[in-house]
Amino acid sequence: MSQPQNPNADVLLSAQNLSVRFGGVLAVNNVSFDVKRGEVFTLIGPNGAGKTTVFNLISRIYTPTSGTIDFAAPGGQSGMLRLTDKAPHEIAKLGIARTFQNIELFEHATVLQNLLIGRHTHRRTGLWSEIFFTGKTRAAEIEAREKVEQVIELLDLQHHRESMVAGLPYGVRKVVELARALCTEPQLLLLDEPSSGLNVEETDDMAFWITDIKDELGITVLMVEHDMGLVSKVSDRVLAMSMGAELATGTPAEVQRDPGVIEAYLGSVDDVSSLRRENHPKSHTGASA
Ligand SMILES: Nc1ncnc2c1ncn2[C@@H]1O[C@H](COP(=O)(O)OP(=O)(O)OP(=O)(O)O)[C@@H](O)[C@H]1O
Repeated sequence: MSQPQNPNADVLLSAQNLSVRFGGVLAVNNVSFDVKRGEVFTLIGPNGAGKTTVFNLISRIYTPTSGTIDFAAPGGQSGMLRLTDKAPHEIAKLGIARTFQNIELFEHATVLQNLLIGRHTHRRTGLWSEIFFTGKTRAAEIEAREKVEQVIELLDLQHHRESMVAGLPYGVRKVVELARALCTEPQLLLLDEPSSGLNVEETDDMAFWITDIKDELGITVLMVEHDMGLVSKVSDRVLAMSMGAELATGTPAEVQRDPGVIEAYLGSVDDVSSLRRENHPKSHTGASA
């Protein structure tokens, strides 16, 4: 099969005409989007819209019924790799890391141990070199430690370095999961509902971390999120979905103003405008999805 071309060097991931059918349910219906390098791109939509399914297509947990996903080849090579031809275990090595809606960490290991395990996808040393702890292995170990310490500092986890994950508050575990994903030095970070289970203050912190990850580490973020406050704060572009299909793509403000988006969240546009008039007779502000 010929290698897909990348017509636009700004594009890191390109999904084209993706559809997935589970029996009678068309979970994703002909969805196309590009994620540009260095942006935070967010999928929003009501429950069952197909957001997590799109994530699972990129992680290769699911295979699309039709359509393709291409990813910019790592290491400055030209062209794109067809992600939909790759096996799930190859995804992390290509530079894609993810967090989950329900945190997935080793509960009975320390924060540091979890992060070092996260770093494992980067190990390039062979079995014999690891058994005999050769110079190459030692160098890899030092590099892993340095990277992990950098991430601990970035996400302010110093106080929790030696803590068992099981004993940590939920909000901290959520940051540890983020840290573990960063330790793989991804090009693309997939965040599945980063604010779920967090209180208002922790959600504000999460917005801060996501912005730092983008600005300081230059990592591209593709996120699924329900909290429109967080979405508006951190997203460069948003794709709104409903019933598997794309409703609108644009800046957070553009998408929240889109009549199709308002209708999908709240009912008909007329219902929404009369509701707004009743509740805020003097208000002229834009709709919020
Ligand atoms: N493995 C599966 N088998 C059968 N149906 C599935 C499967 N995964 C998802 N679906 C269905 O596909 C549709 C889209 O689900 P999906 O989880 O992607 O939505 P979502 O937008 O992520 O929703 P939520 O915000 O509630 O997480 C739903 O109707 C769901 O029931």
